[in-house]
Amino acid sequence: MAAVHNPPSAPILISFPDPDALVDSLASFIVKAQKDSVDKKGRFTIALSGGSLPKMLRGLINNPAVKWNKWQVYYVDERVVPLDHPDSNHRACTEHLFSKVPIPSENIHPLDPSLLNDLEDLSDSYEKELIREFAQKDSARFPVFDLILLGMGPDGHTASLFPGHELLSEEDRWVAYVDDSPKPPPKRITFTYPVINHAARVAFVAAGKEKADTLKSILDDPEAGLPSARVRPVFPGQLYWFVDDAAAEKVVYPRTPFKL
Ligand SMILES: O=C1O[C@H](COP(=O)(O)O)[C@@H](O)[C@H](O)[C@H]1O
Repeated sequence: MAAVHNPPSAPILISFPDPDALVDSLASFIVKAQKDSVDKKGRFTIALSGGSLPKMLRGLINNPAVKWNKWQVYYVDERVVPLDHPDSNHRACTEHLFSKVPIPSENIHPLDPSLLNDLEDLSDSYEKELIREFAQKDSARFPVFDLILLGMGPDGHTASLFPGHELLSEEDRWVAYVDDSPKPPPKRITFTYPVINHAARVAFVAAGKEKADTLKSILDDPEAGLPSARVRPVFPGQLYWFVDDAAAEKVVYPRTPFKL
């Protein structure tokens, strides 16, 4: 009998009146994902984006429900710059979150700063970090993050997967590099779709009216194929959109009330 493949679940769109309301619910959502994972396997694997996301994680600061010593934090994408450079996603996450919470530094996995001059070695070494966390890489196996948090650029990019780029069709590598990012800086490493789409939960976070047209395209016209619309976690993974009403103002796709 032929194997039955369940189709991806429909994305869940949750819209909040303003970014502060979004921040609190996002923190509750992350804590719930953490609890489910820690109860099951004693560990919580999460991947973070840069851009506007790190600031939106402020609801985790001084939150007694967060078990920081259980977190293993990776970066969905990283700009190829020193770790203390203003463009670094690791620096942004450190400034907005990690410097304010008791997370052990060994639980955070930035890129290897000694490899900044060799993009291929850099992305291979980050892929090896994932292999260490999630076991051997083989053609049948992909890492399953407990939670991946994504942003969406006004051009529809997510991670460092940009419209029209050849990496949109990458099916094998877990981590890849770009040296021609249309958004500076040009050199970056990024998770590929096989990693993003095998997570247990993926949540986009997007706020502001400058994202309204793009969000409409992604949710109401996914066939247009913007990079963020290609995020469709395989069953039983679930995709969430945490947005504010300004970003969602043009979207017809149905909203779901927030509940844990
Ligand atoms: O360059 C990047 O952009 C995206 C989106 O950023 P945002 O500021 O529009 O939220 C971000 O998710 C990614 O990590 C980053 O490298």
